[in-house]
Amino acid sequence: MMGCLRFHRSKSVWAAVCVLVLCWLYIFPVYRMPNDKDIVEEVLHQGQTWTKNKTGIDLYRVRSALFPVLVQLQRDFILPWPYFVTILPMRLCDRHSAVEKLIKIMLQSLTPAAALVWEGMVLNRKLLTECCDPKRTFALTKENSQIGKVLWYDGELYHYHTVNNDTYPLFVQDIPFQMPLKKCVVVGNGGVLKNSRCGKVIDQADFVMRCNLPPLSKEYTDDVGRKTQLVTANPSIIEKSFQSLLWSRKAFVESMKAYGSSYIYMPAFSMKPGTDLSLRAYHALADSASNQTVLFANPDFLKNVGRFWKHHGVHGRRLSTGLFLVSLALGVCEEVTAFGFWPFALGLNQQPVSHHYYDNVLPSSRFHAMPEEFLQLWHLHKSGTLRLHLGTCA
Ligand SMILES: CC(=O)N[C@H]1[C@H]([C@H](O)[C@H](O)CO)O[C@](OP(=O)(O)OC[C@H]2O[C@@H](n3ccc(N)nc3=O)[C@H](O)[C@@H]2O)(C(=O)O)C[C@@H]1O
Repeated sequence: MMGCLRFHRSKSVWAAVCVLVLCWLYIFPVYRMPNDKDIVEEVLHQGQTWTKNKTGIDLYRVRSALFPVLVQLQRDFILPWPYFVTILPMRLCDRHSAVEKLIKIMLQSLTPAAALVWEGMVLNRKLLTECCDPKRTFALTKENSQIGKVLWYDGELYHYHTVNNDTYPLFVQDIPFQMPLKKCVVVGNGGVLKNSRCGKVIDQADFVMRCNLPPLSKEYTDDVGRKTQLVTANPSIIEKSFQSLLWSRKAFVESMKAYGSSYIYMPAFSMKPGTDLSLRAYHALADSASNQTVLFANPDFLKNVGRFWKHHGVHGRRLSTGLFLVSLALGVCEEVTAFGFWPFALGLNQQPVSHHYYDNVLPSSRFHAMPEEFLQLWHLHKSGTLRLHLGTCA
């Protein structure tokens, strides 16, 4: 009799555990990265339609706007639910993400569109509040990095640089943009831009950001435009294309003329070998009386943006330059459109597409997780926070 009772009791315990596990998996499903074909199909299915979600964009800029909404949603949706659905999962894991996921599930059962907007809002709020404060911190300035400040390299474990009499004078006085910038475009280097004829549209933006000193010669401008207000320069480019500026600076200074009077954004304090290369690039431009301004990326900003996206499922060792720039743009611009982000071998017409619009040198998959990054950009596109332009501009 006792044995039978124990058997029944253990059976119901197991049943309860199973129900709990199923609930858990429903709320926190195991993540599976869709393959390239699924992504192409989803993009084709959604098409190029896009509805701007002003709230989503504003939330990057107006911190206070979201909190009343969040509090209201929590009050209306979370509190009336029983303890084991709301508080328990929160106790067991990160409280905020549990609340956010629950709200999303509830919204999803009401209207999928609302769930999407919610997801975008959550991403935005986190980017703004938990993370990075791009407006004040994206570049090293005399205001935010005084002599003696220790800069920990964001791409190294134990290296740091203490701002000193040699480096401090190279920093701009303060963040030089007139913020908020109005319409911004971030141009990735993806092969989707080839034959896109998007140059005109890109050049109509108020502020254009580009990655890694990309070629802007005549053969490409119809597709990618010419206008550049900010361009990043990986120190590796100085090393590989300009022999570390050890012999001649002329070719470098000449090639930089393609970017007009733009800001040159360099991650000088990300990897140790990049520091000297970046400082050399700075001096080469300064000595040639160039009208360009070198901005050194703030390693704390890069680290925080990297952490933020890691929490959202981007697992590469390092974010790609493009995602750093998009994160920056969302913090400093009223409207953001991204071109040239398509890290897949097949285009939207299901035909092979080269990796870059100018060559087919593939990225190092040891460092970056570009397809995962693309999914995040796609989420932001779907939630109306930024516009991801993938097709042609005919
Ligand atoms: C071989 C290699 O190291 N390639 C790296 C190159 C290389 O260092 C520079 O081009 C300089 O030569 O730089 C990277 O990237 P890259 O310069 O190729 O591209 C800039 C940004 O565009 C987006 N992109 C690019 C190609 C593509 N098919 N789809 C895309 O979405 C990405 O967001 C990307 O960041 C980099 O810095 O991120 C990352 C690449 O891994």
